Amino acid sequence: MPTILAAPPEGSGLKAVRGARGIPLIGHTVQTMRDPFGTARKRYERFGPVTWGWLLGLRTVTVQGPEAAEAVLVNRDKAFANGPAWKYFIGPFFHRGIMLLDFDEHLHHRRIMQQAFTGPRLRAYLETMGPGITRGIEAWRPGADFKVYDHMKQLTLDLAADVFMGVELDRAEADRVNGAFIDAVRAGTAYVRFPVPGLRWHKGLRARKVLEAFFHRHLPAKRRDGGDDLFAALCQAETDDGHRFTDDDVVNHMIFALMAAHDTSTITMTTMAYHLARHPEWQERVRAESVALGKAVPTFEDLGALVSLDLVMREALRLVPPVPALPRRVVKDTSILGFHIPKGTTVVVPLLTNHRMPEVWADPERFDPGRFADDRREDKVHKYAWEPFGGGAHKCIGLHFAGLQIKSVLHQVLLRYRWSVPEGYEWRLDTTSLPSPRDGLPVLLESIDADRDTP
Ligand code: HEM
Repeated sequence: MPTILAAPPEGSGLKAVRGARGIPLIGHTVQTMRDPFGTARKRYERFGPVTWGWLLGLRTVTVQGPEAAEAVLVNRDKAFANGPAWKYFIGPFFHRGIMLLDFDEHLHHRRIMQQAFTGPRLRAYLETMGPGITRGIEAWRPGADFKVYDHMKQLTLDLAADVFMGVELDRAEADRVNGAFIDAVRAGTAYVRFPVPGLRWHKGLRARKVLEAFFHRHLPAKRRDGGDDLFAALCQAETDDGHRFTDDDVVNHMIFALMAAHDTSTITMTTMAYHLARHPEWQERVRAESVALGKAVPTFEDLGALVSLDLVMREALRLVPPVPALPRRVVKDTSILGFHIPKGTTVVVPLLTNHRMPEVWADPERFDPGRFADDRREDKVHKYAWEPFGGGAHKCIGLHFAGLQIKSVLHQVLLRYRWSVPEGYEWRLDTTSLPSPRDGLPVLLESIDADRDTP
């Protein structure tokens, strides 16, 4: 039975948002998590771009399509707040991360944080990263059943230790910090949203404590000694009018930035590896560009020459945007595409399903990096058609860093290894948290040097 979210104010000319309520509080949570694509499609076909339903205990309006996404993300009349919306999912674990701040306070922190992502800083991060990538992938053991996701996750954490923290971690500490990040992120979509030992929420709270203690322990040395890493950059960042972060700010932003950088890049590189395994012609094409570059470790300028790799990265970010949905809380009555949205509602921009809308993309399920090539540019149909990094005031601050890291890693991997999956293999994505392959993406990894050594 369709129901309306709320009657629009009389004489406003606004329309009521329709939707299927489902079971109160639960609604279509389970269907949305298990089959986000099918569920979104049905809703769109039945109710159009702006619909409501219960999701994870909240009355939630889902906005599908680029026009609605733009209205929410650009947020012209400041009706949509990040803090209260994200807090519901990750607040206890990513307390006062910049993404959870709003309006003037957010802008103030963002201005300081921007100092850690300037051109010279990005070049320095890339330079630090090169040898770390070489070390990391040199240690990979070719063979069958090589789990790409697990290895990429390990690699991004190890790189984060160099580039973000600038501290040497022994294996045990690296594993402890890695484990804490995983627990903190997974806690966000727990069904049981209070601490029960052994369940996700409880593990997330414990993880937060581990991370806080870790960063506070290293902070005094970082303030004192500086360095080329993100941690040092946040300690030193200062706006023209002299504003700096407090110790607590630095710790909160480090925990958030590490989380924001770690899983997102892992998912993107894994998605690229998956499609390159299923499409060997693309794997050979991107490898040929890397070989043509003639350098094991690319510089900032070199990465611009990896044109096909860039197309593959964009397509991977379309098919599996690592942040699958962006929630907002409505802080004053407003409207989206002429629909009345009352204060207190949660609004969700579903990047994952928006990126597969047949109204926007030709044959959306198909891996087709050429759709981003200059002669096609399907994404140009609307500024918010391709939105893996979000938009508006909270648009990903690390997007350039992410591109540099992802391409540098893939470049080195392509030069050293070839990988494949059995004919007909299709991964199953776990969409109950950030999307990830249920089986870790097992591939046959072969060393390219071994090919050359074979007479
Ligand atoms: C492929 C990689 C990445 C993807 C897809 C991604 C995606 C996103 C998205 C969608 C948002 C917006 C959230 C919202 O509007 O509610 C965001 C925000 C953010 N991202 Fe990324 N991200 C990536 C990598 C990174 C990296 C490498 C860093 C850090 C070095 C980073 C740091 C941040 C921060 C600090 C924010 C919050 C910005 C703000 O609220 O002002 N991200 N990211």
